[in-house]
Amino acid sequence: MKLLVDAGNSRLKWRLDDQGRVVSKGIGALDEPEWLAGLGPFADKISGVAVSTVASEGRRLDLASQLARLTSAPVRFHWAEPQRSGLVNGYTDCQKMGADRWHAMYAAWRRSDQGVAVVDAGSAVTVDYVSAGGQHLGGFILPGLQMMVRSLRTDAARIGFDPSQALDTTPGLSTTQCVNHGLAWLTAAMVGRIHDDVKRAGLRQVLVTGGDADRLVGLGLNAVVARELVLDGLALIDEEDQRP
Ligand SMILES: Nc1ncnc2c1ncn2[C@@H]1O[C@H](COP(=O)(O)OP(=O)(O)O)[C@@H](O)[C@H]1O
Ligand SMILES: CC(C)(COP(=O)(O)O)[C@@H](O)C(=O)NCCC(=O)O
Ligand SMILES: [K+]
Repeated sequence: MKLLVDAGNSRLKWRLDDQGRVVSKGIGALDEPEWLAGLGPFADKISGVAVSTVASEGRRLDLASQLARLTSAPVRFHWAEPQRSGLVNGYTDCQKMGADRWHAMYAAWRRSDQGVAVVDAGSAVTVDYVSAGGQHLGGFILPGLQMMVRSLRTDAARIGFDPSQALDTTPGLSTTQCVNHGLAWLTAAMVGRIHDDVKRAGLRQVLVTGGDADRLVGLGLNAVVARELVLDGLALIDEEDQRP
């Protein structure tokens, strides 16, 4: 049984796979070891752990020690790579790319032989374009929803508002409306830009993942929601690397 871990800046997603079958899964927080409780019953069946993380080095080491308390199985951290099975990273310095982006892109590339856009709406939003030939054409990094809400709350003295998940993009008539509608309006504009890029580059599909995936779809993103895209790519890569 293999434990797959996607440790992002906000949340940790885990999944237990056994020969291609999902045995169990969960979401937790890296700083709160409670997430490990759900794994207790399976601990002695874990034969290996594969991790994709964008957390700081300090938090990565904390994660490594949490995992060492759970299991003595080997823990493998996977990072962005220059290329794999026909997918070519467009970064000149691949080590600088977030592991989650590479793993999501790899899963997308393996499930489609056509050009694809990968959107990860997490703490930050990332957008990456991959051509039909597997060339990573580049991407974008933007602040995510909670990050934008936080910055408005902390960096402006007189913006008092109640954040809501409203998808209303009409002009607001109160501070709360102006903020919430503004964030929806901004996201809808981003969705329009993604559609333009996808058309221009001749990509055939958009895959969206991350905690705010449904919000993007709600704001018009024409995409297939793939909730575990990072874990899917991580699983494929770890499997390939373990093959003799
Ligand atoms: N239950 C939840 N807890 C925290 N964030 C959530 C939750 N549901 C949706 N979200 C949204 O998901 C985003 C974080 O997405 P996630 O994919 O978990 O991020 P990361 O991979 O960076 O940890 C937040 O910006 C938030 O708006
Ligand atoms: C852009 C990210 C912060 C997104 O992470 P997330 O929101 O999923 O936690 C992460 O992929 C990252 O730290 N990237 C490093 C910089 C780069 O990809 O170029
Ligand atoms: K992200």
